[in-house]
Amino acid sequence: MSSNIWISDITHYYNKKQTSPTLDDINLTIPQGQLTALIGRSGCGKSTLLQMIAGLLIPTEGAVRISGHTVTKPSAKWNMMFQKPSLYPWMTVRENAALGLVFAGTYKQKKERVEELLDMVGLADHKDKNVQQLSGGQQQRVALARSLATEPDVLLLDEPFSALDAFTRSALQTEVAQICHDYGITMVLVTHDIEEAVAMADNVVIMNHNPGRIVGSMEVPLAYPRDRGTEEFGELKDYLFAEFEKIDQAKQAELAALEAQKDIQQTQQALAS
Ligand SMILES: Nc1ncnc2c1ncn2[C@@H]1O[C@H](COP(=O)(O)OP(=O)(O)OP(=O)(O)O)[C@@H](O)[C@H]1O
Repeated sequence: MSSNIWISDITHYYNKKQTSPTLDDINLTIPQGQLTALIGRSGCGKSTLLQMIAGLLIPTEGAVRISGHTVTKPSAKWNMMFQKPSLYPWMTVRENAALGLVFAGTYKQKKERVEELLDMVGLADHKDKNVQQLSGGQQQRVALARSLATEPDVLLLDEPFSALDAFTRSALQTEVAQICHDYGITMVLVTHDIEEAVAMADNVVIMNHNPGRIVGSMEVPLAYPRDRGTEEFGELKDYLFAEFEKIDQAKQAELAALEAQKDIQQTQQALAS
């Protein structure tokens, strides 16, 4: 079963000394069976929000609900994929891909699924190899197979392709977006990469930093698999880039004005003392 994700009124402080929150009043509905990308500058809180959806972090205020249930802890129903595939180096490809099922105690019943997934992600000839014998892209494919083996409702992707070469990255982007729609898995992708967002997402959410807020969004009404060479693709990418720059410039101006105000106050205090 697939799942809607509701993010309601989330505000988060990592510690009490913070003057402004890491996340401020985040409200977002992530539609089931679609891929939603979160983009924004480094430090705007994208990974923080993803960890909250995964149940790895509880917000100071507000809540995440998946299929109507408030997320309070991690679950096998929502898996996460990171930039580094975090595989066990002493195990084979098959053993690594099976891990989620082994932990769930269902590997015996679902053995075939691991074989099918490894075939699907192009590792049919590598199943008995030690994962250290694989390239970075192949290792990420093992992590993908492992994430899908437990048949999650939700897959959370934290810059999973950023360490890969351009060719492998592009191939995996296309495959994962296809898997999202073929299997009806709700996916949330954190990325810095505007092309990746347009290549993969049904919806792109733009976040701003200091404090982390949602400041824009865009639908990507292109069919899958997406052809990056089309005029429409280029236009959407340019539009998103322009939106991103506009928001960023406004933020820089706001921060500069705050700094100037602080300087004026300090000067006034110095003159008064
Ligand atoms: N465990 C933590 N304790 C304290 N502060 C944290 C912690 N994790 C993240 N932060 C701070 O919260 C802010 C948001 O971090 P987060 O990693 O969510 O941003 P991000 O948008 O994912 O950044 P990047 O794109 O660089 O990965 C940053 O200022 C970061 O330093």
